[in-house]
Amino acid sequence: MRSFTEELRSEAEPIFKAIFDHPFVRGIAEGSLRKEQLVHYVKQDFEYLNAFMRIYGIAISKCESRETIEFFNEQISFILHSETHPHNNFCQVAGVSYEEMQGYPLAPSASHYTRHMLAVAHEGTLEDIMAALLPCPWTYTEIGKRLLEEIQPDASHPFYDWMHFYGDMEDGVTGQMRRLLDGWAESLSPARKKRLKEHFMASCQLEYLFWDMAYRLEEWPVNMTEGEKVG
Ligand SMILES: Cc1ncc(C[n+]2csc(CCO)c2C)c(N)n1
Repeated sequence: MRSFTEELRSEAEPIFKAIFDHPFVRGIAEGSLRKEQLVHYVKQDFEYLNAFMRIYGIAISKCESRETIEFFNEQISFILHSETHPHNNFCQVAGVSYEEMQGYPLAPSASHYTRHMLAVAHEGTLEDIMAALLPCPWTYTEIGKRLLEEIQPDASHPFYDWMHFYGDMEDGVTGQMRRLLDGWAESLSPARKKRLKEHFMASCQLEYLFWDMAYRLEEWPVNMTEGEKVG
């Protein structure tokens, strides 16, 4: 029988495909992204990852075993100390310093995505949270793997480090999250599983929108002076 997360992945196939074909992801493959697009992505992703760590913190507050606390704790360290590498890759190509990219307000789609995960985290249980977080590592590790297979980049490719960072993760965080979620899902009712699926699909759609936001340099519709900005 198919596991719960295999079922999720299969239903999300059209969204994964749209992400692989998105012009920002194709721009990583072709090394053709413009400086402003890389800058917008890093500014937004820096704040996205801050929100992600806070959500892991909320998840820790709902854990009943030390193993799951340890997992979330390791993932916070991973974001703090390792997930800076792909950002640095984008900054180097854009010719900007990473420090300058930090502290910006979230654009509409990034705001939507982080608030979706935060709402699920505050209102839901550990399994709700895991369903909403899983598309994040799952889409990135698949993008990385596909790009490595397709491009077989050498070290002169501008996004060599980015592709290897996500493409070499193998089973890693995605596998660990899937095993936890599949274990918990075994004792859930069909109605609860349906709810988890909704969280998962919303996050997949929002992954697509995040790439689109970066590609189109999405901003709030009315330009405001510093201090009045939302996000
Ligand atoms: C919009 C967006 N989605 C996914 C990732 C990738 N990512 C973020 S956290 C994490 C795992 C940490 O446990 C991974 C793989 C990103 N950087 N930005």
